[in-house]
Order: sequence, then C-alpha cells, then structure tokens
Amino acid sequence: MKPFTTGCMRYDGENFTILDQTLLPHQETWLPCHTVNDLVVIIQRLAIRGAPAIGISASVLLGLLAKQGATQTALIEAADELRKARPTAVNLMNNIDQMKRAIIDGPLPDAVIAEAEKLLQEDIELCERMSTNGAALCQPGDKLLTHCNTGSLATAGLGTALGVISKAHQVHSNIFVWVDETRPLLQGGRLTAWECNNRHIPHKIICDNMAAMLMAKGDVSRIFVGSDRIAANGDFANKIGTYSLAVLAHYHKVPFYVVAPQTTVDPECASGDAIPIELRGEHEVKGVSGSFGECQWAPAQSEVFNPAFDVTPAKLVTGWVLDTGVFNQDDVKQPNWWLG
Ligand SMILES: CSC[C@H]1O[C@H](OP(=O)(O)O)[C@H](O)[C@@H]1O
Repeated sequence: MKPFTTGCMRYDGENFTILDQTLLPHQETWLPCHTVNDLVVIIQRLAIRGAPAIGISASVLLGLLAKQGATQTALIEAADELRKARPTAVNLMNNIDQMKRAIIDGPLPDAVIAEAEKLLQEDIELCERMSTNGAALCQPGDKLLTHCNTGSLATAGLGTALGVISKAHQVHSNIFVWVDETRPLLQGGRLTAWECNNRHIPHKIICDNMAAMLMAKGDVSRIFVGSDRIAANGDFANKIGTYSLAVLAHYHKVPFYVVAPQTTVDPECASGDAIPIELRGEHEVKGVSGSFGECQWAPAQSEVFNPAFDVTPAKLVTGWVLDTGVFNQDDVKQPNWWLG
C-alpha cells in the first residue's frame, strides 16, 4: 500500500496512525493502529469519527492486514468485526462490503490493497465535487451556519458540509460561519473551530441554543450540515441537534442543506424510520473529559439519555448536496435520485 496522509490518518509505508480527535484542539497525538481491536476501540471512543473517515480507516486496515499475509478467512472475520464498530454511519458498512468483495474475489493481497486505495482516492474526489456543488449555492458575504464536524477530520478529503464552506471561502468574498459547538462532545466547538482556524475561515463558536436567536435576527444566510446515513426518500440521520436546527430553519425560512457523498445514501433504508440510532454512554452528557480536563458536573445518581444522532425528515430539507449534483424535494421523490 502506497504511503498517504489525510487530515485524520496516515500511513508511512510501515505504520498506520490515526489522529486522536478526543484530544483536539489542544493536543495532536497520533495513535498507532495495528489490529482490528486497536481500530474498533479508536472508532468507538471517537478518536476517529465521521462517516467517511471511519469507513476509510477500516478499509485501510484491511488492506494492511492483507499486505501482512492474512488469510481470506482471517480477513473476512476482521471485516465483520470492523463492520459492527458503530451502527449509524452507513459508509462503514458500504466500505466493508466493497472490501469483502475484493477479499472473496482476490487475488490476495493485491486486490484488497487496490480496493482500499481506490476507496481512499474516491472519497478525496467526492469531497471536491460536493464542495464545488455546494459552494455554487453561496453568495459573497454569506453568514453560514454548520453543526458538528464535517471537514478533513471526518473524511479523507476537504470534507462534506465544511468542504462546501471551505470552497465557498475560496471562491466568494467575505464568507463567515457560525459554528455550533455541538453538545455533548463538542465536535463543532473543538474540531470545526480548529479546522476553520487552520483554513483561515472567519467564524464564531456558538452554543447550540443560540442558533434560533441568530436566525430570528436574520444573521444566518444558509445552513450546511453533514450526514451519517441518507434514506432513499431523502430523510437523513446526522449528529444530534440537526433536527432541531432544521425545524428552526424551516420556521425562519433559512435555506437548509445536507451535504454528503452518494456513498452515504442507503437504498435499503426506505425512510428515516429505518435508520439505527447509536446510543452512547451517560458520562458524555454528565461532564467533559479530554485534553481540556475531566469534570463530571451532573449528579451521579441522575440517569441520562444520549442518542448520538437524530433524523431530519426530507420535508425540512431545502437541498441535498451530493457529488452527483444538488437535488430538491421533487428530485428525491424519484427512484435512485442520488445517482444524478
Ligand atoms: C462527514 S460525516 C460527519 C458526521 O459524523 C458526525 O458524527 P460523529 O462525530 O459521531 O462521527 C456528525 O454526524 C457529522 O455530520
């Protein structure tokens, strides 16, 4: 496998390492990833997160295991184990299923390594295309708003929604973005803010509960969010808090766009009702832990509900920005709309 570097993972020809996103923005630590168990733990504690990024990381590890001489049986077992690491982001399952076809069809190891390299390069190209498609929707002086993190920490390329915002910043003057901090794990306030600073994109971090007031004041031109799984009818799952943002946008007539590669569409999901929603640990809601310290502020005896995602119905979406084009509510009523 050829050496590569992305915003969140790298392979130098010897070692596969992954940037520990739980420690950003104050600490940049690259974690060694040698085994399936290494990667499952890294994915489940969100050291790597973001639908395309977790799919690519699993594909790369399978390519490296094949390079090291793993048998077809061992590779299939590894693929099945990785496929279960998180339940909502369909890119993980799609990537693993493509890798399994290469493992079965062979020849080993070349076909498996080639498939992993193809998926990596494909995601880079998909990011470029959807970012360009989305930036064309923006105007000079736009005040954009985004939720969670959807940049190079969540993909192998420029990003999805943050890719659009980055491209808009490159092609239009005076682009500004409100960055939802995104409770409970602060992917926006920690990771998107870090990426905006790296990309010199003017921005301000807001608490999630401040978006409504900004829309009421007319201070939000349009909203771009990512997705972990898009159903065939256009409903989509994304980080918790996306649905409430969509309801607010609908009420305040702010254009609301979901940005994703076509690999995030799940034809097997007829509607958002069929998308599995990951429930996570109570410690994430009751306090914080990371490079910024450890504090559990909530009463220990209190119980918690911590869904990692929610589902936004298609009727609240202005447009679906994919690498294959920008689709409206009439488009998503057609079969296979996502293919363009
Ligand atoms: C470009 S996919 C990013 C997507 O993934 C995030 O969830 P998590 O941080 O739990 O992996 C969030 O839903 C983003 O929109």
